Amino acid sequence: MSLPRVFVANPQIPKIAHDMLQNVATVVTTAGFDKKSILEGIKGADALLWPGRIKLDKEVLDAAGPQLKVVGAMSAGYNHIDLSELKARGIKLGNASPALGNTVADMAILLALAAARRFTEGRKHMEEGTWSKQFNPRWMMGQDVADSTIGIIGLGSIGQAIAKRMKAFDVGRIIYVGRSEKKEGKELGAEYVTLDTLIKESDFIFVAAPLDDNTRHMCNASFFAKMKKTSVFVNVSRGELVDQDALIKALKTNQIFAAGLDVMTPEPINPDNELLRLPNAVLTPHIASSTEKTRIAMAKWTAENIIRGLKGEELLTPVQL
Ligand SMILES: O=C(O)[C@H](O)CO
Repeated sequence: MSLPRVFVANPQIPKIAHDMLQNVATVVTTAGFDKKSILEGIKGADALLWPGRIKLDKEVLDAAGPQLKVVGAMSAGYNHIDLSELKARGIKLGNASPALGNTVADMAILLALAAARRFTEGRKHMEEGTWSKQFNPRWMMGQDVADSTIGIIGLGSIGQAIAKRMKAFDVGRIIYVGRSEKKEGKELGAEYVTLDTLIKESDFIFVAAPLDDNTRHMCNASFFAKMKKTSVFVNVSRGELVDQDALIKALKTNQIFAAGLDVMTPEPINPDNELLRLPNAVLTPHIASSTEKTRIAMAKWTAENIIRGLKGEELLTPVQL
């Protein structure tokens, strides 16, 4: 019997995934990042190793063929994948969020602290020579984390890792929203609240929920209007959860204190985008999971999902379709 075929949709996936998959399958890696290479290479695949950000839609699934059984998304998010098409075709999907939770949470904390302590603005003062010689105790005052209320939108692997880290900062309270109350929330001492309560009572809001039709633009003008003027907004999920024009307005008018964003719209952001000029925004180019260790862990996790899927076993982290 011939081995199943696994198609890897990015030539830069860590070798470990290749090594693991080669024990059970013939592994074919795309010749290039472009759609043409993918559509050509994917034919006859039983499984796909699918990294973030490349669209997996009907056209791609049709090119693969009806034998396709499982998709291993090498990412936490899966908004680039057409879930209803997978469901209709009986294809399983697994993601890799536990493999990157800690690393993304580290970035979320970095963004929260940097935004709270005015990193962008401070750097600008140094570059422009506007750092005054005279000591003014009120200059560049930021926001404290100790005793603050931390609001987390989405208490999955990333949200939980954020809560764990925040506890070490002696915060006052951790509250969260999500599809339902979670036992992990109780274990972390976090309180399940309504979205309205979270928006109004949090000093720091972390967005760590998946992007779907329910969460798209959930952080909009009315969301920012309800936040405290002293609050910091952090997004490490997807830019589309935020109405970015409304966020820019809230930052410009000091309706909220600051924002720390690893994700935005579009990506890559246009260098002329106003977001890049705001003194109270700290931005990173969607690199929250980008460390060597984590990329390797993500590749291993994804390969394991695929191996299980090919054997007809339950995936490590199945995505409900
Ligand atoms: O979905 C993912 O893997 C995230 O974008 C990592 O930051």
